[in-house]
Amino acid sequence: QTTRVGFYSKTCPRAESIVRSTVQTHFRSNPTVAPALLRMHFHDCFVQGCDASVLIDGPNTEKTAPPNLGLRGYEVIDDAKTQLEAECPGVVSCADILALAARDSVVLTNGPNWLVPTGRRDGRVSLASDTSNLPGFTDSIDVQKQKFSDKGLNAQDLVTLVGGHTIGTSACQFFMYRLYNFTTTGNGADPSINPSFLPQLQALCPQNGDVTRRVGLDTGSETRFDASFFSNLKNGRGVLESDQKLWTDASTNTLVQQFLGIRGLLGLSFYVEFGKSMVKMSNIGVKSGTDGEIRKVCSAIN
Ligand code: HEM
Ligand SMILES: [Ca+2]
Ligand SMILES: [Ca+2]
Repeated sequence: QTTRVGFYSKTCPRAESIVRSTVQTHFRSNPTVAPALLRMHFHDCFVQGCDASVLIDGPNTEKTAPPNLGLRGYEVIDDAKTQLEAECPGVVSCADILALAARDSVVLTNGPNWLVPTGRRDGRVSLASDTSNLPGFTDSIDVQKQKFSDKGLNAQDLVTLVGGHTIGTSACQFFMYRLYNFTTTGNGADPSINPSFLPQLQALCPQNGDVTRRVGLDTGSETRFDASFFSNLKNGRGVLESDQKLWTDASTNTLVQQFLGIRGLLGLSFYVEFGKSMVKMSNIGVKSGTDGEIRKVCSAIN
């Protein structure tokens, strides 16, 4: 591991506070930037490592690929970068800005705080074709676990990090198939959906309705970072198929239970574990030393 806490303490002492206040300002006018930035950091780290490759503009870059079309919040990173270039030109990487902004977003939604090791450098490669590393919402738990273990993350990290869905929303298009045409028998819906939750979701995403409408991933608590997401999974109230499978699959069910407040001997605190797993995720494939560069503008390589 080449990153360390306080990497900018001498070269740009106000770096972290500039990022924090920028995220705060945007959050005050639009609280949905918090989940957007958390997700963007995840999508960055899983492709070419945490190197801000997801921010690069141009034809066939990562941001043009289907899994990244819904990413938002680029303007927050650009805003922070502009201020940082004025204060300490050529010092703070876009990859670090994104890692810090993800942490700050969690804090703003009442989640845990943790120290973010910094010192990442920005990548020079961004290819749409590389985004197949990202997990998909229909992936089985085996596939999800494999995609995480390819990045050095275990099953506990998977359950913990997907708990990031405690904040934010999904467009109807990513789960509507579960509501109407999932099976040919019964009511046609995914049998893992709680029967009392089904009409609720159907009302939010009517058949032939607007598939871009957004629905909270953690029903009743989508603006608050808490363990409610896991209780919803227990109650058959997961929105994404991949999320609900964390409960229905025996290999991850125990891990979900450990976050439910049923604090047995092996009970775990979602808050504490989330910070730990985020540090692991944000160290994936980090470039340091003479690898990569410090971008001048986050949307373009130098
Ligand atoms: C198996 C792994 C995962 C899958 C299949 C998955 C899938 C998705 C999908 C389909 C959406 C909705 C996107 C949209 O409507 O545009 C979403 C949203 C989101 N994801 Fe994930 N995700 C996964 C893991 C993660 C992880 C590890 C994090 C962060 C630590 C994360 C954070 C988020 C957040 C915060 C949102 C809400 C975004 C917003 O409100 O704009 N996800 N995810
Ligand atoms: Ca990347
Ligand atoms: Ca929540």
